[in-house]
Amino acid sequence: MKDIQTFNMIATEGLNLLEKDKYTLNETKEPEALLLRSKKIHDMAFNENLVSIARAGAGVNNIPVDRCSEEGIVVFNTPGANANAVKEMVIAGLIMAARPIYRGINWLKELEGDDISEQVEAGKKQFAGRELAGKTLGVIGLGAIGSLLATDAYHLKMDVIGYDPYVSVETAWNISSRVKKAKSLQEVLRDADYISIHIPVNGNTAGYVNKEFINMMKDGAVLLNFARNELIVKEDLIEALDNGKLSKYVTDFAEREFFGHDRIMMFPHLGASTEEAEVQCSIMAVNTLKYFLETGNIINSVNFPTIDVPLQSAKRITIVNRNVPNMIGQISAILAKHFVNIDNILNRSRGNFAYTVIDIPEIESSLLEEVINQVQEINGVLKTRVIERK
Ligand SMILES: NC(=O)c1ccc[n+]([C@@H]2O[C@H](COP(=O)([O-])OP(=O)(O)OC[C@H]3O[C@@H](n4cnc5c(N)ncnc54)[C@H](O)[C@@H]3O)[C@@H](O)[C@H]2O)c1
Ligand SMILES: O=C(O)[C@H](O)COP(=O)(O)O
Repeated sequence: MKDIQTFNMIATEGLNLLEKDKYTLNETKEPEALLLRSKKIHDMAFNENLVSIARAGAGVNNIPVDRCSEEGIVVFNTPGANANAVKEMVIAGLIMAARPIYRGINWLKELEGDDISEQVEAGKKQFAGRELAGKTLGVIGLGAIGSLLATDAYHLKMDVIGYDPYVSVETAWNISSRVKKAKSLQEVLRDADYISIHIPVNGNTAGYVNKEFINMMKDGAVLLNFARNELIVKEDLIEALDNGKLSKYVTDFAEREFFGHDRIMMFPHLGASTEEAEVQCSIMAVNTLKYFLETGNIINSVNFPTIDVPLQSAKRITIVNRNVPNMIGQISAILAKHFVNIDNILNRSRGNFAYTVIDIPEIESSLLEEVINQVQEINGVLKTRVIERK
């Protein structure tokens, strides 16, 4: 039995994929995997048994990914599974920034008397807006969300310019050829009436939207942030809204300092909160976890390389190790010393870390234990597992 500890609301459609004779949920203090959404776990100590963490969603800034790598824990996310939901919210944000619908609705609620239609017709002039068609949208980050947004905004008759120096070939193919590709940040900021940011927050991007960034934006532009609040230098943003450099800030991330600011529209982190996205994220996260726990194969990891090899031998040894010379030599020497035949061996690295999969025939359990103990003693080996073919 493998125990998985869950946090946040994970849709049952995914959880139901965990067979009751193989998995338990939240039953031990030493789970093999964590399954979560936005729960912050930076301060959590991880038990020795923990081999993986799956984020049912995109952003992994709530997980101490570097520490996980050091402890040999593979972290997964669910690329693209909630992208459409976020894209739809951004379009709502664009429309709400252009048309004062929300103010109009609130005004309407206050009206008294029976002559509502007369009052509406007399008062509606204060809520006239502008159209999105013909305006320029700049999209920063053309990944799962940004690429969908860029293409749909084009169909809203906006001129769209995108910026992503690291765009993957896969997403690049999905972006309409009508979306102009900017060569620099300055190029995307200079002419856009609306800027929407869709990049992950990490050591390189925290504080990405600062005074310098804002100064490159067109006067009176609108900034939309459905990515993360840590991307923004709040003081610089508030100053730009106060002095009219920016006309509005629309965000999915509430901040105490933003309350009461009439140029800021905040949503309570609802981007991924649709039935469809929650189900898709849950199913993808559970399937990814199961695949890893049952075969040792890694897909959709944010800290370890992809490895996807069919498990055809009786046993598989998986090794999380540092990416240093002679690791394979040392591991195979231990197997050779014990006359254990290797059916298949694969090692892939990603940055400072690597993952090794070794398929072997059936051997006595005492011999296997001896081999594993010796492999674990190699300097740089962080975690080992033995998986049996079912
Ligand atoms: N509001 C929500 O509920 C919600 C939901 C999903 C994702 N998000 C946030 O949105 C982010 C993006 O999600 P996604 O699914 O599109 O991720 P993604 O990984 O598919 O796309 C991110 C893109 O950003 C690009 N990028 C990275 N650094 C960049 C930089 N400095 N300049 C320009 N481009 C850069 C990458 O090349 C990639 O194409 C997530 O990391 C998460 O923080 C929020
Ligand atoms: O990064 C994400 O996927 C989003 O921020 C969604 O977060 P949630 O799963 O807590 O709604």
